[in-house]
Order: sequence, then C-alpha cells, then structure tokens
Amino acid sequence: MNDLLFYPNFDNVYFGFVITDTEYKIIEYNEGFMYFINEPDNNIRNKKLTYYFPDMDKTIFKQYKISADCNKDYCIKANIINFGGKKHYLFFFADFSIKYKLIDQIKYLNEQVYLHNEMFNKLKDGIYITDEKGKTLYVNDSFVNLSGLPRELLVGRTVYKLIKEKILPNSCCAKIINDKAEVSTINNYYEGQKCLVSGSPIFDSNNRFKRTIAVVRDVSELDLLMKEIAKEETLSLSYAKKINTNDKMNSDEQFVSENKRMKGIYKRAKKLANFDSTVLILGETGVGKDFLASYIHNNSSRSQTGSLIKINCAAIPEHLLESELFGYEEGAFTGTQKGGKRGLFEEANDGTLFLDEIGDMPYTLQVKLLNVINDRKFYRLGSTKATKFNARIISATNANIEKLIEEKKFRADLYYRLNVININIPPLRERKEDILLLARSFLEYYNNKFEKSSFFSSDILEVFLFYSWPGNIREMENLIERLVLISDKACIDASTFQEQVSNKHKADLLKHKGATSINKKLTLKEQINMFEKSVIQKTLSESNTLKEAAEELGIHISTLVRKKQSYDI
Ligand SMILES: Nc1ncnc2c1ncn2[C@@H]1O[C@H](COP(=O)(O)OP(=O)(O)OP(=O)(O)O)[C@@H](O)[C@H]1O
Repeated sequence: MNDLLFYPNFDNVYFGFVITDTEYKIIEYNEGFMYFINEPDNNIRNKKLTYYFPDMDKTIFKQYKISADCNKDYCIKANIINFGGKKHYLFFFADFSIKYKLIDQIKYLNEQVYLHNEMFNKLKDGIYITDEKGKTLYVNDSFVNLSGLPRELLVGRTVYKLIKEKILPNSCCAKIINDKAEVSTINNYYEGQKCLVSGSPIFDSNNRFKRTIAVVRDVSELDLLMKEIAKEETLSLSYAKKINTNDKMNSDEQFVSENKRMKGIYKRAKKLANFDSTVLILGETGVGKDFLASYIHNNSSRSQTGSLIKINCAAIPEHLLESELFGYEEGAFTGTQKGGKRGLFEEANDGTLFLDEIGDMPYTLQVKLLNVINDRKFYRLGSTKATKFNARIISATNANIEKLIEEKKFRADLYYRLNVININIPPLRERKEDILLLARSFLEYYNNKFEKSSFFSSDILEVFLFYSWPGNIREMENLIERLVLISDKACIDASTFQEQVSNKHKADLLKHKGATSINKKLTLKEQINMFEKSVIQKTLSESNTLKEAAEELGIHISTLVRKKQSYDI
C-alpha cells in the first residue's frame, strides 16, 4: 500500500471506498469511488457492487487487481467489518495506473539523466556541481581527466573538506557559495594544466540558492598560444626595423605607451604619414626615434610603393658616405663594381629615406643633401645624368642641432629644410606610465626567447620607477635581457638590478630608495602619480630653486611647475 501514500486524502479521485452488505448492495461510498465506476448518476446506494464489477471474485477477500472497461488498473482490497451489529464488506479501490505513469516518468527521467551524463561526459570542459552546502554532487569525465582527481575522492564530499585536505585548494564552488554570485578563478591542476574555472550559483523557481556549477576549461594551450602571440608581437615590436620595414603596420598594436604625450605623438605621426613634408625627430638616445620613423613609413602609402631605407650618418665612414648615398657609375673611381652601383637615395625612391644621427652628417655633404631635397634629383658619382629623387625624408638626432649650428658644424639652411615637422620624443623618465608597461613587455619577450619564467618582485618595479633610464627604452631592453639571462632564481629583484646598473646610477637609486611602496589596491596610474608626487616633493625640498629641482629631475621647468600645480604641492 506504500504506493497509496501518493494520495493525499480519501476523497481523492484515485482512491475510493465502498461499504456493502453481504449481498454486495452498496450502503456507503465516497466520491473517489465514483471515479472507479464511471457512473454519471451520483446516487448509487442500494445498487449492487457486482453490477459494476461483474468479474469480481466474491469468494476471496484479498488484494487483487482487475482491469476495468475504461482501461484503468485497479487494486481492490476487501475487508469484512461489523457495521450496526451486522456483517458488512468494506472495499478499498486504488488506481494503479498512476503508478505506471510514474514508472514511465521515472524511466524517462533516468534516460534523461543518462543522456545528460553522456552529454556532460562528451564535453571537453570539466563540470563540477555541488549542492548549496558545498557537497559535491557531480563531476564529469573531463573534470576527472583535467584535475587528475578520481571521482570517488570528490563525489559526496564537501568542497570545504577538499580545500582543507588540499585536494581542491582553490575551489571555485566554495567561492560561489560565499558570494552567491558568478566567480572565475584560474586553477593549476596536476601536470601543470592551467584551467579557467567559471562558476555560477543555481537558484530554484522560488529563488532559493540550491546548487553551484563550475565549468573548468583547460587554457594551457590558449596560454601557450597567447605567449606565442605575445612573443611574436614583442619580436616584431623590438625588431621592427630589423625585420621587415616594408610590412604595412595596420594597427597601433606594436606601439607600447600609456603616456598621453606619446599617444599624441603617435596620433600626429599617423595623421602626417601621408604628407611628404620632411620630419625631424629629436630625442635622447634609445627613446624610439627609429621606431617612430618606421611607424610613419608603415602608415604611409609609400610603404606600398617603396622601402624605408635607413642611413646611419654616424656609422658610415665619411669617405664612403657620398658613394653610399648617391651611388656611382662604373669607372667613376678605381675599384668600382661592374655596372656601377645604386645609392641609398635611389633605393629609397618611392619610399622613405631615414637619415639617422643627422647631426653627424659631414658638413661637406650637408649642402649636397640640401640640393637633393630642393631639386628632387641627384647625380651618381661619375655621372652627368640626373636621377629623379622621390623619397620622403625623415631625419633624427639626439644631438642639440641648434648648438651644432652655432658651432658651425651643421648648416642652418639644411636644418630648416629638414625641420618642417618637428617631433620631440620625451625620455622614459618623463613618462613613468611606460616604464612598467615596457618592462613587462620586454620581460615576456625574453622569457619566451630564453624559455624562462622569470618575474619581477615588487621592489624591482619600484626601483624601475626611480631609475633615470639614461639609455631609455634601449637600455631597458638590454638590461631586462641581461637580467632574465643571469638571474638564477625566477624572481628578479631590486638587488639583481642594482648590480647591473653603473655606479653613477646606483647612487641615484640609493638616494631614492624607500621613497614609496607598492600599493596593490591602487591602479598603476594612481601609483605612478603617487610616486611622481613623492619624488617631486622630495626633490623640491632638497633644492634651492625650481630650476635646480627641474634639472635634478631632468625635466623642463615649465613641466615641473605644471606638475607642482596638478599635485597641489
Ligand atoms: N613605443 C615603443 N614601444 C615599444 N618599443 C619601443 C617603442 N619605442 C622604441 N621601442 C624600442 O626601443 C628600442 C630603441 O628604440 P629606437 O632604436 O627607435 O631608439 P632611437 O631613439 O632611434 O635610438 P638612437 O638614438 O640610439 O638611434 C628599440 O628596440 C625599439 O624597438
């Protein structure tokens, strides 16, 4: 009779009783009984029960089943009772067809559970489900494979126990239960699998928290891929000029800077890329003058028609410079090659000519260069036939050209001709936002290159910000390459860095040591601002005049005044 526990009361249509006399004449019945006899007339007293159930076995009063015409499966249980001093029969009727429906539904549900299991197990992602108390209800095959943890170790146990036993030290489900919100974690499972775990709380239809579900995705491959991409990007970033300057730079991805002024410079450079005006790029050594020249060329239509030809005016011996630039005809001088030689000016036709270290161009050649730019033509050495010159000229120097002009080492007319558009790249120490950004990008690049997994300690990042970086980005790149190579431990700290810095700059570092500390709750920008403010305050307090402080900080006095005002010092 346990099945009948499904029925809430005697009047339920699925449960009926009837009392008859010993002749089966109906004396009493409940409403539920009407369901079994399918009788429209509600008044059936005095009718015979056998009229409705002709097949009834009148002799055996025990539980048995009959099938009625309406295809219902009944269970009838009969008892003999004493009613008003007389013997009566009491019949209970139960409709078991509901039971079969339930059995069908259970079968269906079991099938669904099986299919869900099959589907969950076919997923590449791991699935982990707990109840609201953190008890592990389900893990799919992928989770078992990804985590390397046997199912028996997990199912039925709470995530808190698993955390305690260090089986799942970083359980995402425990965090979901705590936050009742979506949670994402990165977990490292056995054999170094790095997994992204995204979990959600599950609520029932009354909005009661019931389950947690976590989806575990193996991102090791993705991570590797990202590293590869980062490596490629850094490669092209660092070696842009060394690899293929003809490639059109379609995006600004390679340019690394968070500094407002730098962003302005690159924005301007992009705009002027398609005008042919000469550009003079100024800036200390290693600030990115070459890099900017490549950027301008790559963003110009000239990158489609010609090459970026770079001439380092300081590197080519003076006596060779002229022939290198203009080329020569066969027999122009002894030792010429057969058929003559194209000069770099010719190579740059339809492209861009980048004259690096223009301040070092020999004075005698300066006038020739000026003539080429003015006349848009030149002559190969030993030739009287003019060659058309059609290249955009970008020049760069870290020298103080105005001083060179005063000293009569540089022609003023050439300077004005080259200086139609002037771009001054600030040194790294004046754009502290870029220091950590670039440092991390170089670290990533050299980690990949040397297959290392070095990382920076927070104290080294602090020191990076203090350091004046006299050699700018190039110095940083070389230094980080060295640090990654020489560091025995994975963590590169301030002391390793200080060992690599020259004594002169070591003193610099010691002077500033301890002026600030890293606060992980602040954004990078806020920390840099805090740091900058403290450095300016300290320098101002140690200087007699603003000019002296500006010199000490290596910035222009107007910059110092502006920063003083903005930091309310
Ligand atoms: N904005 C930038 N983002 C990423 N890397 C950069 C950036 N600017 C420069 N670099 C890298 O910094 C290094 C030095 O840059 P670059 O050679 O352009 O400097 P430079 O000013 O021309 O130096 P020099 O005066 O010695 O010729 C290069 O490896 C370059 O790829």
